[in-house]
Amino acid sequence: MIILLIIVVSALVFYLLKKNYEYWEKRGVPGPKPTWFFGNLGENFMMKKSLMEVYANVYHQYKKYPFVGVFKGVSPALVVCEPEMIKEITVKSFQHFHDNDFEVDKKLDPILGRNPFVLNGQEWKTVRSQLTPGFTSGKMKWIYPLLEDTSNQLVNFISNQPKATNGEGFESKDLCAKFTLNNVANCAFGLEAKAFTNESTEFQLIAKKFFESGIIQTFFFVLAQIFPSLLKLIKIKLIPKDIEDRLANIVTQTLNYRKNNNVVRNDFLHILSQLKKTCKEYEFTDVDVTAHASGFFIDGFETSASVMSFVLHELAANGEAQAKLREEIVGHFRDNDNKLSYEGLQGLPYLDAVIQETLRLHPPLFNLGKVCTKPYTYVPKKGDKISKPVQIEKGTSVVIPLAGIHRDPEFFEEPNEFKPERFIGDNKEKIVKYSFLPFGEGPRACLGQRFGMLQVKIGVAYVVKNFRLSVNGKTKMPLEYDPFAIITTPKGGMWIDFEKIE
Ligand code: HEM
Repeated sequence: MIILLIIVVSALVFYLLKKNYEYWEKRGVPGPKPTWFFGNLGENFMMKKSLMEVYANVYHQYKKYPFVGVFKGVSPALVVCEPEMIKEITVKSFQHFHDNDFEVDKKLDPILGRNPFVLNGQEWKTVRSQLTPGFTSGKMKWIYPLLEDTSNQLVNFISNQPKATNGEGFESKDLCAKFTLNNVANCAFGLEAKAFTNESTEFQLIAKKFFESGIIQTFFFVLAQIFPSLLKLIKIKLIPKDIEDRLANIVTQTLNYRKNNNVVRNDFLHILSQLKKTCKEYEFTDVDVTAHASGFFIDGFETSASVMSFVLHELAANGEAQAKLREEIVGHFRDNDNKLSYEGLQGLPYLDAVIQETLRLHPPLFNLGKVCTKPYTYVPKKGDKISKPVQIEKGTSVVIPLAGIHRDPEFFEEPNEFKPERFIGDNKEKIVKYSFLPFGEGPRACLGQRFGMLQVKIGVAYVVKNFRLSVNGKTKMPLEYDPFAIITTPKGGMWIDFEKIE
């Protein structure tokens, strides 16, 4: 009897899976053959390939099509290939693809659950417009002296680190994370993280714990990619309670201090505390203040550290580009009373190009995940590789494989080479729209782009002015990416030797 039951259940599962995996074929959408249960993500689940590589491979194989059908485990998903289709999804038909494909339970994760990145619908719109004033160019100008101060600390730190200068090498991401930790603590909370000292501050502890809990987060992130429905059932808390309590304490203590001492600081925390009085749409509570101040920390710290660490690595590996950049920066300091102002920093084209080229090669978010929020019909164009209209159903995941598109030789000649000149003058104008989007595009593009670029630019400028960089032998070249990392991470790190320029 039991054997019969097993046979019947297996046959049913077999039948349902087979039907499920015919989903895209029936709709006339091409795509790679899925494997059972894992769909097209088996290699990632087995830790053989990163999600970056998996989707980049799909992209390169099917890039002649506007999009291609894949399966995240058993769930159908679309991988978008054509820049025109990326525009359609992120801008023109934004109302049909409004939300990011990342669900967080707000009750379980009150801090992460309030982050604009995970908010949906009207709630996202309201919060996005509340936070936008914190990122205007006026605000960036106000923040700039704080970043100058941290940049000087960075130079002093490297100069006094025997490891950095004696040939042992200093790991680039570790170094840059100290820099960005100080910046976000100062700009969002008005506090010192003291990341360049041996003092153990609350921020250092939070950053450390955040990375430790990252292992668990990563596991559930991978699980969420392959079995999204399963994760909705299990409900996992992504930020540990201890970290949330510490962040809430910092915010409460800082706000109390400011109130009791009549301190008004024109920073992100001030904007948030004002929202408590002015928000009309809903009750803006202390939890909201903590969540958004912490959001600045969560979103701004690791992404920027990642970009800056890859920039330093690419410069260390490409001596000519490094020398050219140094010439630009040193020349600017020389011509401007040994100063680099906010406006001056915006006027350094080669610095900008070096960072853009690094973002092309190593975007921290290597795939963008969107979800269809309103049914959408794709109507083929003349000469289209898709032959009939395709109905994209509400709830379908949509993946934009940034890393794949950024290394397409059709858009970027010799795509694996580091060539900042692509982002200068006429060359920059020739870049096909929507083939380069490290910060996303459209209404949901990165809110912190200005701040992220600003801190990376100033940090790199100060380092390159003061040190000659070379790749330390501990770096595994060519770089390989960690298959399980949520944001682009090289295996074994990027080790750099610094030689002080007197
Ligand atoms: C230089 C480093 C950074 C890179 C490369 C980066 C990249 C991105 C990308 C690709 C997205 C998704 C866009 C999309 O879905 O279309 C995003 C969203 C976001 N980023 Fe960044 N980011 C960086 C730094 C920052 C910083 C410094 C902050 C804040 C302090 C920040 C805050 C956000 C927020 C709030 C969102 C969600 C926007 C929304 O859904 O409305 N990011 N970022």
